[in-house]
Amino acid sequence: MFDKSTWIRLPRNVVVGHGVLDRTVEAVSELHLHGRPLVVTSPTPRQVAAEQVAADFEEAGEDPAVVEIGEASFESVQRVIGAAEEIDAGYLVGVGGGKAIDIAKMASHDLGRGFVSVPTAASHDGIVSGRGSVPEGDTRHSVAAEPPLAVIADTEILADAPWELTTAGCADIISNYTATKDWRLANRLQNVEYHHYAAALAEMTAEMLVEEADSIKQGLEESAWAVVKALVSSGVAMSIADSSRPASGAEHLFSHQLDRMVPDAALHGHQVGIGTIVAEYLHGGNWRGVRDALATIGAPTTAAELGIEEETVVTALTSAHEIRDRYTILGNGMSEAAAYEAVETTGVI
Ligand SMILES: NC(=O)C1=CN([C@@H]2O[C@H](COP(=O)(O)OP(=O)(O)OC[C@H]3O[C@@H](n4cnc5c(N)ncnc54)[C@H](OP(=O)(O)O)[C@@H]3O)[C@@H](O)[C@H]2O)C=CC1
Ligand SMILES: O=C(CO)COP(=O)(O)O
Ligand SMILES: [Zn+2]
Repeated sequence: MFDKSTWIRLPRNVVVGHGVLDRTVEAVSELHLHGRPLVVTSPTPRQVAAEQVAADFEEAGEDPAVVEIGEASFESVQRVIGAAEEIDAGYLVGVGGGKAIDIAKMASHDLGRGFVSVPTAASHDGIVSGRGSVPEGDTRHSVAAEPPLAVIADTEILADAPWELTTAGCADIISNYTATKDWRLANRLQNVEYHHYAAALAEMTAEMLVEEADSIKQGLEESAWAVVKALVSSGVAMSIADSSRPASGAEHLFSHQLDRMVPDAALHGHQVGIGTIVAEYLHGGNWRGVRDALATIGAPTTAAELGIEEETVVTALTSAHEIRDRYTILGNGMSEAAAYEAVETTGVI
């Protein structure tokens, strides 16, 4: 008997363009959601967009509430769940960077309520994915979360955000090269389930972005448009796979380990970019091509540009395999000598 089944959860409305923040209420009303909206945000995105979104819901007679979170943690998820229960929220609207969106989608999943994603930065590919990423103690969890019913990405806001947020988003996409290589390796060595479509989409997204790298420039709204479309596509790959595997391999383990060792030292995407250079080198691939693409976009390619000590980078590389049960090119761990060899050869230090 044929007994395979798949259930892919994708957004219904993806609205991308200049000034579309104003159309958030309209995009949500199309979804036939009921009850009060709870807007989940963080300090800067609150000023940039969330207050406006809440005011628009108010004007439409939807009686919204706003909750502000500080960090990506399970405590923040619990606080948002509490706030939603208090007002008996009908659905959650995450407005912000990766942190606010992750917390909102995880809380939505727990509450069994709809989730709407309103990114204020083109900095990460969690805008669409049905995964949440949070640290807990010495480990980093990739947990099931509510994929968005709608995504409203206002390119005016994304283009106005600090440029390094966009270069971080580019690097998060470029990491799909090594994430998919790690996925295939894990499939061959460990029989980890592999989805050809999801991997092909993730890789094609990275390839298209690298081909366009020369035209991704600060101050151009078209660049924000190109990057956010790629981030959406990468998130769809994760949704198809029902796993972050298409977009997260050894380079992400390295970044998560840096988050533990030196919290908030650098942006997620920038750390991931450095991890991609090293992981591509370990795979025997075209690490110079990865490095050059990152440099063209203006993303860091060295530990110094990340603002992280060389020794910290090496320690993160030697211990990254411990952070999660995910087989990658790091195998059972790099020796310190091998880590130094890799970062020196690739010019990371
Ligand atoms: N679930 C998934 O599939 C994925 C999840 N992630 C997660 O996302 C997070 C990384 O996302 P990232 O966006 O880099 O992190 P943050 O959400 O921390 O945002 C980075 C910084 O940008 C600020 N910011 C956001 N929007 C604007 C704006 N328009 N103008 C000025 N500043 C702005 C934030 O302000 P403030 O400090 O006020 O919030 C914050 O200081 C990580 O936790 C990562 O694990 C990443 C990829 C995929
Ligand atoms: O950041 C991600 C993809 O870009 C996914 O996060 P995880 O590595 O926690 O699964
Ligand atoms: Zn990422």
